[in-house]
Amino acid sequence: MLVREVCQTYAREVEKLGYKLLELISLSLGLPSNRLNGYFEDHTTMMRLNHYPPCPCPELALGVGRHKDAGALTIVAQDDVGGLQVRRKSDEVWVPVKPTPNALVINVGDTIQVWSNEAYESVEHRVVVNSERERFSIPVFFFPSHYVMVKPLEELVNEGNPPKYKPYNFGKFFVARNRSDYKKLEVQNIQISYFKII
Ligand SMILES: O=C(O)CCC(=O)C(=O)O
Ligand SMILES: [Fe+2]
Repeated sequence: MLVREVCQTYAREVEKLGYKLLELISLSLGLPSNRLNGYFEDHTTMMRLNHYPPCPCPELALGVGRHKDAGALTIVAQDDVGGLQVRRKSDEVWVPVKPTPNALVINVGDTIQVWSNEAYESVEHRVVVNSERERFSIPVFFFPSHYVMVKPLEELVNEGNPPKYKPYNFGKFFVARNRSDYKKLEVQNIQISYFKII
C-alpha cells in the first residue's frame, strides 16, 4: 500500500471522528447535533507527520514552541516516547500528556473557544525533546472552511452572556497564525484575544 493511500485512509477515519466529536460538543452546548457541520463544507483540515529527533541539549531546545491550535479540534496520535505538554491554567505549570497505548489526544482549538463563547477553552501546549529517543506524532487539524467568519454562536449569547469576540475570518487568521508560529521568535503570535470584546 502506498504511503499516500495509508494517509488518506487514516485521514478519512479521523475526519469521521472529528464530526462525531463536533456533534457531541454541539449537544453539550444544548444545540442540535449538526449545528457546526455547515462550517466544514469545504473544510481545510490537514494532517502533519512530525518527527522529533533526539537532541543533544534538550534543555536548550523545544520540538514545538508554546502555542494554541487555531482550528476546531486537533486529533493527535503519538508514540510511547512522550514530550507533549499542556499548560495548566491555575498555576501555569507545564503538565506532560502521558502517552496512552491505542489512545488519541484530542485538543480543543481556538475556533471552538470562540463558537462556544468560552464554554470550551483552547489549551496552550508545546513539545519538549529528549536526548535518548526520537519521537513521532501525527496530528490531524480539523479546520473549518477558509471563508467561515468565526464568532460566538448566536444561540449561546444573550444579555447575560454577551459575545466575547468580534467575528474574524478563519482563513486569514490561520495564515497569520502559521506565519508567526514558524518564526519562532520571542514575539507573541496572533491570538483570538485580538478579537476579544470584553
Ligand atoms: O507532536 C505533538 O504531540 C503535537 C504537535 C503540535 O502541537 C502541533 O503540531 O500543533
Ligand atoms: Fe499544537
